[in-house]
Amino acid sequence: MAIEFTKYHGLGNDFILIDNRSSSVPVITPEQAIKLCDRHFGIGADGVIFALPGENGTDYTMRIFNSDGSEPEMCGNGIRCLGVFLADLEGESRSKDLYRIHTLAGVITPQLMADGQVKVDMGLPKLLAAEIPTTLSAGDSKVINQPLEVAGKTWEVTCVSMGNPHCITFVDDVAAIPLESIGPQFEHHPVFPQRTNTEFIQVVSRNYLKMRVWERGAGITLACGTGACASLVAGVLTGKCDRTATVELPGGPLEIEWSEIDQRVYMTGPAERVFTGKL
Ligand SMILES: N[C@H](CCC[C@H](N)C(=O)O)C(=O)O
Repeated sequence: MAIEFTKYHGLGNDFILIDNRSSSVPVITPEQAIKLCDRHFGIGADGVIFALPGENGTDYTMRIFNSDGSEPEMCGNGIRCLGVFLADLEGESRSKDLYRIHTLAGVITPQLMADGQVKVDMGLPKLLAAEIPTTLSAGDSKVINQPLEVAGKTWEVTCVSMGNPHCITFVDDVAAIPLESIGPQFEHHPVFPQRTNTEFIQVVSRNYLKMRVWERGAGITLACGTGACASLVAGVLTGKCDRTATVELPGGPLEIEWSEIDQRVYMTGPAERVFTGKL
């Protein structure tokens, strides 16, 4: 049975999207996802995202496999792509511009804006050691400015969860970071029992951050939406930036706000369709 897919990307963080709203379409296995994400022997992507029927009153459910086959709790660029994918699938019968999506990180709501951008309520960041899968500091102390030994150097890291774990460190020059070699050492460090995404942030101004990322289960990507959100929160917690900032990723900019009113994080950015194909 041929399975249709559509390729989307959010600032170059690219995904294979599959319409699993009907139970007659099988959800592919993690092993199949690894093959499909391969950039030489498959379609090529950072992950596979499934549009499934909603749960507990949500419109839809999102599941995602990273390109290594692991299943993360959430994906920021990916849920913007899912919002556009759903609007494309609904076509003429589309009746809304905001979707309530059930995810392993809770209910996340992408909203399609008039200018073509997608604004997402990414929910509340988790800041306490008890909420972030790390052994960096016991108890409920916030995981801020903790020393972490990686590659023979002591880094000062701040950990934030957006449903998925992020380890953030601030550096003078992100371009100088040897991401290929130290990324995996952060990802697989024993203090992160569920591994971690790792973001390196250069503070250009209090409203402009430059970011590079080594993603859990995907490696170097051109953008990471949950990582940009977690990094802004880490910047505010450590006094390095304001609560609204542009986060510049290799793939382009995201606008991130950590609301003073409801403490939720809002992310605004693009999502582009590339092509549709058949497996
Ligand atoms: N690799 C991430 C999932 C994808 C997150 C990233 N692509 C984003 O845009 O948030 C993880 O394992 O938590």
